[in-house]
Amino acid sequence: MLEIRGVRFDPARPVVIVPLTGVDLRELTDQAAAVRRAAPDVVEWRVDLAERLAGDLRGTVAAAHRLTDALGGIPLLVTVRTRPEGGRAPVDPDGHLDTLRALMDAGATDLVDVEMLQPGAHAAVVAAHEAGVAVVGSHHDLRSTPSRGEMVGVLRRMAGAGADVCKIAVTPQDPGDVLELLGATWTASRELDRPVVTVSMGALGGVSRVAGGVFGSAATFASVGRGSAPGQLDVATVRAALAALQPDGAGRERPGAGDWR
Ligand SMILES: O=C1C[C@@](O)(C(=O)O)C[C@@H](O)[C@@H]1O
Repeated sequence: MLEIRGVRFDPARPVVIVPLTGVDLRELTDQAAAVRRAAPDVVEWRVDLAERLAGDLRGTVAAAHRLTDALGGIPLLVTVRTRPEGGRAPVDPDGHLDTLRALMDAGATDLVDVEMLQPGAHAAVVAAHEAGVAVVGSHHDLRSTPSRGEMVGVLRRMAGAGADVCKIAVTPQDPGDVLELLGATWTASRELDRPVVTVSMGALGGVSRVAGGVFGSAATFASVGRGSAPGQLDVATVRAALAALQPDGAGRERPGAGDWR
């Protein structure tokens, strides 16, 4: 079972991850104070949204240290989301990697998000593991939901490429697509020897953000203030739903949910 500073990626008790979406250090530190009060399990810094730090590697590393202090020990996940995957960063394999590498080398993060289908993914995974940082492999489909088999295949390839957590976020057109995503979650979480995180985005996909753990998703993203993706629910709503749906770690008895390391 993957454990980062005491936080276990266990679908029976999904990890609640809250993104920081500020555009500059001031907004980010204000948001970090509010997020800390909400006490999520992990905080994601969406570096691509910090437009006023763009291109400033030193400032970005300094900001990561400030945020780590402000969060008082809550593990940090750093994400530089590219435009084709729903973020603001241009696809620039070296630039993308430079930012991640600077943050990892400075010991400024516990986890990094690596878009596994982008150029430079392999180098990022190697660099992260050299730096002792866990990799959340990711893929986002902003328009549609691939078939269950295709999504399982994407998650399987992420695991094969060295991601420590395999994450997919897709966009449903109808409730059947949400079922497809939940089905892929159930299949992949039993097959793979590492945590799977899945999201069906938008209003239609909300059920996946609260019930994903039942089907094997080890984490869910929730907002404090401004969210980072369509359909994200606020942290209080997600916590209340998790308490109702998985009161005693429901899902713990799932076959194949054993240790992965
Ligand atoms: O990959 C994800 C999931 C997400 O897109 C969501 O839908 O909640 C939010 C992003 O910030 C994060 O990096």
